[in-house]
Amino acid sequence: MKKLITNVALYQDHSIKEGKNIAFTDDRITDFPDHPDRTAYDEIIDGNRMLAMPGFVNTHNHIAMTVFRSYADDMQLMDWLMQKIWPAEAKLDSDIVYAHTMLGIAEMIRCGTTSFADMYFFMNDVARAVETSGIRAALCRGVTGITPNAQEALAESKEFYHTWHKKADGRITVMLGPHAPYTCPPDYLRQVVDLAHELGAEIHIHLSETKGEVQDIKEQYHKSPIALADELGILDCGCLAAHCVWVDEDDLNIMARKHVRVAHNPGSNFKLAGGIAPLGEMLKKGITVGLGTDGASSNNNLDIVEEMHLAALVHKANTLDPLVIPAETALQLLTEGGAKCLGYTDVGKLEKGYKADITLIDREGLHWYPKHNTMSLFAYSANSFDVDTVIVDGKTLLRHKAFTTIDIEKVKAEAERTKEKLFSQLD
Ligand SMILES: N[C@@H](CCSC[C@H]1O[C@@H](n2cnc3c(=O)[nH]cnc32)[C@H](O)[C@@H]1O)C(=O)O
Ligand SMILES: [Zn+2]
Repeated sequence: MKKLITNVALYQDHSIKEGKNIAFTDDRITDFPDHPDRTAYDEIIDGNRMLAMPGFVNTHNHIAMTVFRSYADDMQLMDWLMQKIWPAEAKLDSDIVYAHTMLGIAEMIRCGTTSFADMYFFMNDVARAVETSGIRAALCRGVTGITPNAQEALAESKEFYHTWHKKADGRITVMLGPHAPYTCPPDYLRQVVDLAHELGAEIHIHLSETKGEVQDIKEQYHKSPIALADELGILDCGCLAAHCVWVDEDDLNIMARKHVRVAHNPGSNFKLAGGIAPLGEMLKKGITVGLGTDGASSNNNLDIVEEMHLAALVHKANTLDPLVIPAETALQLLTEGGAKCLGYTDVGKLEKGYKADITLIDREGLHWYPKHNTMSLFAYSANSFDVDTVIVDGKTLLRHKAFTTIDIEKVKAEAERTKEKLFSQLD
């Protein structure tokens, strides 16, 4: 299928160009023709009044945690996990996870997201939801070394890799997901590293999320979580590290040297009172960073445009430097930075040969006037409700805010049904 988006404002090469056309054949961008022959295309998508951005990337999620949205708020991370979330997660099943993954995927698509990284369990159900919805994802089975299912979870990870890596037309990639150094003792992390080498898989892990975690790990192992992960070989596998809030100069140097990619989750870090990650310092050192929502239970939505907005503002207040994250950097984090975090080499930019993962944003809202500077308008004034059209792998998943692959009323009903099933066991 040959498709053409016409007369659109195009974000490319660090600037926004008005009146452009984007041509793509099947899943890839082919051209930006100035005078396209409209008869040569199977479908024309009118881009008038729209901004075309590379699809947004959500680099850290536990997607089925939508089921716990507003269930356990206003708690410290460790209390939240140990008292509320982990006991409730013990009652999850494949039906609940599938339904709430679909809910999360729908919410993400509605917010302009074209790919996401997920760490959870019942991953075959997550992968099925990715496959049917048409979104792109880097998935991992989250594993912990302190639970009775530790070895079984590793075996499942391996099987999951063999079943789903590069499947769903290549939209699914599989990573390994050791949860964190405080739930995965060194011997267990070594096993994960061995498996990563055996499979050629990359690693997604939580590192240095809270001050308490860093203190505990330093007391136990006499080094920071980053230094510990480095010593155990985690950072040599290609590593996506969520949070990295409490990292010092030495940690940052290790992260830069080992090409650690950081999932920055400002909403989750604020809500769980984790702190503010040194994003400006990371970027100065050349560390790759993308944005993430984390699970809907610690955010409490999956709106990646809101995360961009938070990231663009908070570091200015925190460093008293209005230049620390300029508008263009915010856009980069949302798109190219995120795509690199997920290990993609042909996603994250609107360029010839890149995947046709495209988000069109309506620029007609009142908050888009007057039109001084489109990049600033997007970074500081826009919200996810402006997202009009979402294209992944060349296929339209959302058009004029309506889903094409998802029956949204059914998704809501299924979410409600399975939530009742879960919580009737917990109450
Ligand atoms: N060991 C579990 C699976 C772990 S999946 C990943 C885990 O990360 C948890 N999680 C969600 N958000 C955060 C966070 O911000 N920090 C640490 N853990 C989180 C989530 O609740 C889930 O338990 C099992 O096999 O049963
Ligand atoms: Zn997380």
